[in-house]
Amino acid sequence: MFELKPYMVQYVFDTFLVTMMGIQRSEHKREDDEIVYWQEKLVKDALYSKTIKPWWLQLEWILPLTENRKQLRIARENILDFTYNITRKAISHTALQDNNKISQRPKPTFNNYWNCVEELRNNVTSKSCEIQNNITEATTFIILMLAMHTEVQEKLREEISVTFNNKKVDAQHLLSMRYFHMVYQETLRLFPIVPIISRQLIGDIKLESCTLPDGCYVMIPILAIHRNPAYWYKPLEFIPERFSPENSSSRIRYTFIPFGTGLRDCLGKYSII
Ligand code: HEM
Repeated sequence: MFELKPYMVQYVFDTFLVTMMGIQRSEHKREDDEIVYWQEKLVKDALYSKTIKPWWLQLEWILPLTENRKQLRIARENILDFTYNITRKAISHTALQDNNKISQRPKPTFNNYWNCVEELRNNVTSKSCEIQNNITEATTFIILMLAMHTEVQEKLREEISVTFNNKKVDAQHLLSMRYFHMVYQETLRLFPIVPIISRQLIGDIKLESCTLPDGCYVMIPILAIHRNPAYWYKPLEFIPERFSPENSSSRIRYTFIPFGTGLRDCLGKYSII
């Protein structure tokens, strides 16, 4: 069996380095491979820690004694050091290109992150790993869908050649790719990368059959909503056309929520491509 994911992990990491940090992968090859390994470790732990681990491994005083926790600490330190180093490098690259005009420029966003790095230590490393993991999963599912639906692949290939026609890839052209957006949304409908989100109530909610009390947790089953036949025609089939503008206008609100919804929805939802 051919494993696609390891290739996608590397690809997304490369893209992350170039687009967020302005660093080419070749500059860091060996170090990069190690970081990808540590990132995977952190993501797996974040996903499985609260749900699958036996209760005694969830006790705060036992955790630091376990081998896994030691490994996670090393993972966090390594990822943070790596980010810190390439951030410094990215900033000095820009400064050099700017011929000492650095004081006239607005501060790079990463300067802020860099200054309060201690405070953000745990959050930043695990968040950045989760984000890269989400993009890797989404990209992997898109490639899988394209491999299984060659007619869709052909249409997308056509759109790519018409859009770019050997021109430079930029945000403006990417945003104009309507069919790609349909493929992308249909993939996230069938395979929402975050299949369940939750909210804690800050007041009672009266439903027809019962009242949900203040303080309780409500699970929102994104995967089940996305595949519910009450809202979706042939829900298990891959049909990108259901996301065309004309077919989207009649869609019921909140039946497609791959990025969550409300005040705490995904911050990156507009930045994915
Ligand atoms: C296909 C890729 C992605 C998917 C499917 C995804 C999905 C999600 C979901 C479902 C949530 C929870 C929302 C909720 O509870 O309502 C979330 C939160 C978040 N996402 Fe994403 N995400 C993706 C990529 C990204 C990217 C690229 C970024 C940053 C550039 C990002 C940053 C965040 C942040 C910061 C939060 C937490 C927001 C908060 O708690 O207020 N995500 N994401």
